[in-house]
Amino acid sequence: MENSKLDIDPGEFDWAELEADICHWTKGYVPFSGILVTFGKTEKELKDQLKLMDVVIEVRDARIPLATSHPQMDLWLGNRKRIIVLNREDMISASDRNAWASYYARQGTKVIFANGQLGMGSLKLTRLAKALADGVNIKRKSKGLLPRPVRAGIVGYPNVGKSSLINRLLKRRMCPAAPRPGVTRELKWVRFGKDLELLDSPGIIPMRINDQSAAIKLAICDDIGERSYDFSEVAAILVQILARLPAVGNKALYNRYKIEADGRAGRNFVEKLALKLFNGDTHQAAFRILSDFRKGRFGWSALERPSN
Ligand SMILES: Nc1nc2c(ncn2[C@@H]2O[C@H](COP(=O)(O)OP(=O)(O)OP(=O)(O)O)[C@@H](O)[C@H]2O)c(=O)[nH]1
Repeated sequence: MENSKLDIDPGEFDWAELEADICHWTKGYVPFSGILVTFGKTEKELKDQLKLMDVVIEVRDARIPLATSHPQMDLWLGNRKRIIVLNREDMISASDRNAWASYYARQGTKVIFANGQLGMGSLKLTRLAKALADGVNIKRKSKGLLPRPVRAGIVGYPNVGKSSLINRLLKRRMCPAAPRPGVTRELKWVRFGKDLELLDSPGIIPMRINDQSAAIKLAICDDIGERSYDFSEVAAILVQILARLPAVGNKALYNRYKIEADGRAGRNFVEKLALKLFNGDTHQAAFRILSDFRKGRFGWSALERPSN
């Protein structure tokens, strides 16, 4: 199961309905206020960084491409060219990948799947950035302006793999890649190919303040700091999501923990696991479930699919 790329075809599974349920489960649930305020402060910083870029490489977590996107990003981008990178492609199934690839193809959006740890996708990304950069200089020429190195920059939510991708693109260790969110901070410009410059410090997209469903998914995927949320609450919702996912379901939960899940009582499930394995400590039980998901113990699966 651990290394499962065996796709159970989700068939007619209604992802929009699951999303509506996640919104319902998380309604009125405010476990993240501290971290939201902290991330909110970076909006001005992000806008200032975007002003420097011609080509914006927006990194998202392939398991949650919607929760790791910001509704105002289009507005902040203005006329800049954008490439979307769905990073952590190793953590989703082939059918998740196909679903997202065709969704973005239908929209005419340029998207690249990448693995920041192994460097997969970075060659393709470099080529695409160069192609878009050429476009920028063709436009400058038509306006009677001289060509100049085109500036590219990487932006994304905390911990989605921005630094890892920068390191891969520059083929050296330029800035720290760490498993903890919020590590990257300084600003540097680095030559990146003949006519390109890459901003070495990624822009951090501020979190969506009011979207609890997105916040829960970020916590599940370890994209926000562990100290900022209640493990038991987040793991309870994860259990409910996993029980519903076509590629996981009650059976995989039962096989792993020998506890029945009914798809609605996540909290109950966490408590049962706590009694069974951790002397009633729900925090430890919750941590076990979250880390099992993050390590692919239920098989690799996205938590979001496009609804059309
Ligand atoms: N499995 C997997 N892990 C990845 C991938 N890309 C990055 N990681 C890991 O994810 C963690 C975060 O990566 P970073 O590159 O530091 O992320 P970041 O977006 O720069 O993080 P901040 O500096 O906190 O904003 C590290 O432990 C990386 O090794 C990937 O494609 N697959």
